[in-house]
Amino acid sequence: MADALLELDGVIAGYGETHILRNVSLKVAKGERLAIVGRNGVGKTTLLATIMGQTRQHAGSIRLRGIPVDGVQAHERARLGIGIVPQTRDIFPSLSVEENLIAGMRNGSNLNEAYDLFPRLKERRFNGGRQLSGGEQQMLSIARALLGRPDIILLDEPLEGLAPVICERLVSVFGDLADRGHTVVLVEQQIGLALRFADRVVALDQGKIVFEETAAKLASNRAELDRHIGLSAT
Ligand SMILES: Nc1ncnc2c1ncn2[C@@H]1O[C@H](COP(=O)(O)OP(=O)(O)OP(=O)(O)O)[C@@H](O)[C@H]1O
Repeated sequence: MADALLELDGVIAGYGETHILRNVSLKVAKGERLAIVGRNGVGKTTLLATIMGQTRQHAGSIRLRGIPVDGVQAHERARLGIGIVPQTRDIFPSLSVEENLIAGMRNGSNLNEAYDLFPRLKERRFNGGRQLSGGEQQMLSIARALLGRPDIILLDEPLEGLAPVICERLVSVFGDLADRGHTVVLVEQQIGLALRFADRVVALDQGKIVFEETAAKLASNRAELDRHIGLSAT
């Protein structure tokens, strides 16, 4: 891959002295749609958190546009162009939709970018964060991250617990984001949704990358992915 936007090389990382990621090497190209799959507890969240600078990195290197970011604090990585939508949905429940969005604005972004992407948020702009449905909260969390104008956006199981119709809508938004030049890394347990979105799928097991393949090849052979990670190919 000639023009990797993000590159991990031999990364060992975890919490305190504990090693969760074990020698992870991964390249993500500019504009790529990458899905990360794997069973519960294999280290998917830890991988995203490590890219964001939120874990302890014991070894290896992480480069953004070829420049090492090891040791760079999370808020500085955000400024450099890495955005994350954590599994916990990063919104302020006591603030309105619009106030949440304003808190995420940076680099000349404006509210209409969020409202164009999610018209539902415009309809609900004066509602408090805690009054939103799960799907609306997820839209708000994603929109907030996008208003930080990230080059690469890390999405941690954003579809978890959402109605199928909302999942489909969000998957289509993720595709639109990639079409507009964002690099999108999606952690997703539902293989069917991951394959619909991704160019490439990476499977983790026990903190290691155990499998890597293009989505086009996997679509005709999902059983192979299943064998590696033991997830049902739904
Ligand atoms: N803050 C933390 N401190 C210590 N250990 C942690 C912390 N967060 C996660 N772990 C441990 O790291 C391992 C990997 O967890 P992680 O959340 O990265 O997995 P995951 O693949 O994202 O799982 P899930 O699909 O359930 O979210 C687990 O053993 C977990 O207990």
